[in-house]
Amino acid sequence: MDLKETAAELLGKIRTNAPLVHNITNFVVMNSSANILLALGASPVMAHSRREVKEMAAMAGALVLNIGTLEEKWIEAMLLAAEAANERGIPVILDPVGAGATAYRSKVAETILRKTSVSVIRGNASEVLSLAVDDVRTKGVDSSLSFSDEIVTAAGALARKYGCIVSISGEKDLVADGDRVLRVANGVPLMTRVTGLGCGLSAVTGAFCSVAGEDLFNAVAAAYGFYGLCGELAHEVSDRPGSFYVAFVDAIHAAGAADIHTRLKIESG
Ligand SMILES: Nc1ncnc2c1ncn2[C@@H]1O[C@H](COP(=O)(O)OP(=O)(O)OP(=O)(O)O)[C@@H](O)[C@H]1O
Ligand SMILES: Cc1ncsc1CCO
Ligand SMILES: [Mg+2]
Repeated sequence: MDLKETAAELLGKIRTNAPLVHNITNFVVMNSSANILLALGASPVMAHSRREVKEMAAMAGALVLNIGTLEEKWIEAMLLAAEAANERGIPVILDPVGAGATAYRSKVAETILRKTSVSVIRGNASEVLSLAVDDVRTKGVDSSLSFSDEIVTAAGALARKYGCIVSISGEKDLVADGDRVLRVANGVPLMTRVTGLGCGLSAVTGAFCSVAGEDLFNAVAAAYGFYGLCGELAHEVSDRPGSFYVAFVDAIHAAGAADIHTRLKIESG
């Protein structure tokens, strides 16, 4: 099946099944990620108490871990939730927000990767490179790097190291599994002018993975492509960040198979 068909099929499954996506995420994006998941057709829940995360993760279709505003207790909660998800084969998405900016963030991201089985790392180029290579510094939570051969090599190495898919957002997104590489050319630069659209993509990646069965690699690429084309649709309505965000959520809700067939831009290599 080609990727457009796969993407349309996965989107249809999300809208039919409304999979539960359990997020342990940062304070900045809890509301926007929940709205993006609802607009998509998934069922979001944000839950981070150590007293309930195992139970919640166990009934979810996907678990999304985001280290954007870390707290000690949350790290324990993330490890507990991932353990419950791993026991049941539920995909775990890790957004290593700000990895490389502080030693604490880098260490926590690595601890999660070492102690649990993460299915997909979803970050920007600086974050992913900092996890793959020593001595890379990230500036805050935004990427200060663009794509280069170094990043493609680093993504593949990281994917092999943790046996996971590594995906990097940017002008052309990259999806790597240590063997294959896909590039997704959808999206508009204005997406970087609204806080948390990367985190929203991590949540949407969780939704696509929750209905994908075994083929997470193509599901991740489909999530990126769909998300980016919704950015393009929103940009046709607005070119200012505030109203763009509203148009983007509307596009996530309204876009369908026809938009995927005309707009999805995914290439291999
Ligand atoms: N220069 C660009 N051109 C087109 N699309 C882009 C560009 N940069 C990022 N995007 C798109 O914006 C979305 C968010 O990616 P971004 O790299 O900004 O995430 P992020 O840095 O993790 O964001 P945040 O941490 O603020 O949530 C992705 O869908 C990506 O494809
Ligand atoms: C701005 C910001 N700071 C910590 S998390 C976050 C949301 C985007 O990643
Ligand atoms: Mg981010």
